Amino acid sequence: MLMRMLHIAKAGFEAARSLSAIPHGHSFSVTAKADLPLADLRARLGAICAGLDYCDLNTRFSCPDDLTLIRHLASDLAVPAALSLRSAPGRGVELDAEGQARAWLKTGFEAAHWLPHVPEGHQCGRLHGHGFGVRLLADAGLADYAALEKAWQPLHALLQHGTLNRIAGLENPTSEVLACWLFDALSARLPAMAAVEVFETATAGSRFDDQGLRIWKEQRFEAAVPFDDQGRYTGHSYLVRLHLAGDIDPEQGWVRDFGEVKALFTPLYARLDHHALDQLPGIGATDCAGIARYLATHFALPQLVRIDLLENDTDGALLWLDGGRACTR
Ligand SMILES: Nc1nc2c(c(=O)[nH]1)N=C([C@H](O)[C@H](O)COP(=O)(O)OP(=O)(O)OP(=O)(O)O)CN2
Repeated sequence: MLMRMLHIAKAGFEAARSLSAIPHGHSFSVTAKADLPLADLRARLGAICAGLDYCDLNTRFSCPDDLTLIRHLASDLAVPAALSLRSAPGRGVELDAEGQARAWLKTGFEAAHWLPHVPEGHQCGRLHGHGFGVRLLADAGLADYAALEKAWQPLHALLQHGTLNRIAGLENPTSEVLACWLFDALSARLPAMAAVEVFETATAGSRFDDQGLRIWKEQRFEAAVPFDDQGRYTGHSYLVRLHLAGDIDPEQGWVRDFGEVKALFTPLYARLDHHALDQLPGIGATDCAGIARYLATHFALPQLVRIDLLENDTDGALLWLDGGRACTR
């Protein structure tokens, strides 16, 4: 099986800047995905962010906007990487390894729905609701946060506190249908739209972009791993995120049921949760990359394209199973 592994790590810095008249401060946070060992990536990213910590960004850059900052961070990292910079709650920019930048806005709405085509007895066939999270991404050269916000407002007004099934085009409001529908509706207002992500629950969602549809389902497990060569152990609350890509099944309106993905993963989950991972038969390394590889060799689904294995909320390994397609997103 072709695989491509990247590590992901996060760091931050506190800094002041003035983009208009009023100087103000930010808690910036930066995520990097790169083909570096996790400890190296953490150390490099931490050092680069430390260089900007408690600094007046206007003394360092003539225009310290988010795009300038993320390009500076990418150049200082000095290895091909995909970066995401969050400059304020709910907004930031991403830069992929090819240098393409996207502005993003994280927003959401609260609404009711049911899924009319699920099998008899399925929990999602009942009227229920969610606080849906939505992340909108647009070409940063053509659109900024204000343009994203302006395009989003009429849709928010339509969706907020509504029953999605009553809206034309959302008669079967799965995450996947919603992501595609939002992408179409937003693109009509903002041609620079690049992607829409829908966070239906805290553990599941979908993304639509120029590569098509991808869904994810997450689970956490608690496990011990060797810490040093003295025989000591440590432990982590791991997060495993399974990504599936494919077309919408015309009958159900989804790529694959989140619940089914979780159920299929359950036997492997049972081997991980509340265990010492070095005792798993056949496991090699017990760092995040080693655990991700173990999962890939013990869990097969035709639509599975990526496995994220994080040892905390931010740091870990991302394993692509299709030889690197979509390797930076
Ligand atoms: N591919 C899809 N599968 C499912 C969708 C969907 O939109 N696309 N929607 C649902 C339900 O609406 C449900 O509310 C969310 O599903 P699920 O992740 O199974 O929800 P749980 O809260 O039970 O998940 P936990 O694992 O307990 O977090 C179903 N499937």
